[in-house]
Amino acid sequence: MLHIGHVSKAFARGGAVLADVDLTVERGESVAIVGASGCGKSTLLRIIAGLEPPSRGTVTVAGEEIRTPHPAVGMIFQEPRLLPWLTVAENIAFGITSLPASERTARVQEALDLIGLVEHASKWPRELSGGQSQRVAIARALVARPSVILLDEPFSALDAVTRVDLQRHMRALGRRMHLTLVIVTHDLEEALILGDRVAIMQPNPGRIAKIVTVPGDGDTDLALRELASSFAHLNGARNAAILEGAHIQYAHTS
Ligand SMILES: Nc1ncnc2c1ncn2[C@@H]1O[C@H](COP(=O)(O)OP(=O)(O)OP(=O)(O)O)[C@@H](O)[C@H]1O
Repeated sequence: MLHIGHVSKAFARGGAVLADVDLTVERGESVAIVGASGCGKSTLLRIIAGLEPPSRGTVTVAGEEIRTPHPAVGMIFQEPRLLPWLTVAENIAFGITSLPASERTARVQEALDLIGLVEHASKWPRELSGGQSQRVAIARALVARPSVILLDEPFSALDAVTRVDLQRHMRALGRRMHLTLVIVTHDLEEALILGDRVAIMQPNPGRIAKIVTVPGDGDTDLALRELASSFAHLNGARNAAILEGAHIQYAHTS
């Protein structure tokens, strides 16, 4: 479904950020991307979204090259980015205004239903909790019926309970709708919950150093320890705090 073909990126100021990133993600598959701060994760996501051109290489979705933002590719950011002067339903409908009104209404209703927000449809963004706002952002991405959804640290601003709830909800939605997901996260446990595979990046310049397949079932604590160990090996001791954070969070939620 998604092919990142030998993508490199250099900015005029700052030099090479990504070097020869090559990754194929199947339809319905979910890949989490982790790596030290500054290794180019968000830049890679922006290139996949068509928001930034690669210096070399191509990104294709279902065989079609992505050069600019495309309806087949949805994006969810760390902050919900809702328009405060529109209601929940209007925010969700914002990206599909070109559709006939009846189709728009049906799609918004479907998205509200999928994400559990039906009773909040006429509320204003200021009346929502952080978790509800992020649900609206997810609904807004779903309403365009994309085949690929890119998530850039989507749940990192939420409290632990809401975060786990939304991680599980997103995972279930991805499976049910055969969505292809790419999730950038700093949280190794989140990578294991949401990813079928985890791509570990290394910096200077950013590249995929290792891809770990997440065991379907089995010892999640062991999987987390193995992922943390690979991460530490590839990204050095200065990221120990991130690993420790993931362990603490894991102990807290399991
Ligand atoms: N428009 C730009 N112009 C120049 N340099 C940029 C630009 N955008 C990003 N960079 C640089 O590219 C590098 C990678 O940034 P990016 O935000 O992709 O990393 P990241 O892995 O997502 O980091 P973090 O985990 O801290 O969010 C950084 O050194 C950053 O300064």
